[in-house]
Amino acid sequence: MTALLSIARVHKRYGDRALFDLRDLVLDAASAYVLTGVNGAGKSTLLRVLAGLAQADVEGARFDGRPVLLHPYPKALRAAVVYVHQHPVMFSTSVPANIAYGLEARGMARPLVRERVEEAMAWAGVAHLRGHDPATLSGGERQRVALARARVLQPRLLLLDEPTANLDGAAREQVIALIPTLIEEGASVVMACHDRDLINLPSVRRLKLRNGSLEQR
Ligand SMILES: Nc1ncnc2c1ncn2[C@@H]1O[C@H](COP(=O)(O)OP(=O)(O)OP(=O)(O)O)[C@@H](O)[C@H]1O
Repeated sequence: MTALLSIARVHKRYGDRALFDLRDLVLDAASAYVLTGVNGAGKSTLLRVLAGLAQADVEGARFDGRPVLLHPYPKALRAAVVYVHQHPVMFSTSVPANIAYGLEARGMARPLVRERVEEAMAWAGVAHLRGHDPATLSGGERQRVALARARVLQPRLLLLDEPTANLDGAAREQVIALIPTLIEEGASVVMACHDRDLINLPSVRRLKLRNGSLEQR
């Protein structure tokens, strides 16, 4: 296995409270992980540190074999790492515009953006929502639009923060059904979650935050 992201040490504290101090965190290329741990263990914080959205003391980080800093967060990581929030925020434009946003920000040509967005909406099963006001989407619809918005960016590392939290029934199953295709497409995926069905997906490895340390299985 080739390491996509490796960190010799990542230490996070809030004020004088140490949240975690992790050694030898290695995320392999094209591999999927669930990140578990009790409420407050620091799962979201760790994902946010990896995404450059929160600061921590980081020693010896390498991405694709090259040394990197996580603060300031480098362009190469910004292009390669996508974080999906537990409660994704939607711009009040339209569903396709939300999915297109990151591609347009990267300067992709309009026809190609349109093509990618159509394909992503079909993948996520949200094409029928194209005319809906994003503010009116249900939790499950919103999560699927957020996954489509992340997937069009073709991330090397996708960080999903409790993608099925607060979902049940069909909405939860529809989100779970999308995850294996993301993994098969070759991205590395880390999902913070408590959801047994995600934890038990085939070929998903386990990372557990416990008492400020990481157990890898
Ligand atoms: N900005 C912040 N300032 C101070 N403390 C924070 C901040 N963000 C998170 N925390 C604290 O850090 C701890 C870890 O929070 P985090 O959200 O990372 O945990 P989690 O494992 O994702 O929990 P959950 O399973 O409930 O989502 C919690 O005690 C939380 O209150």
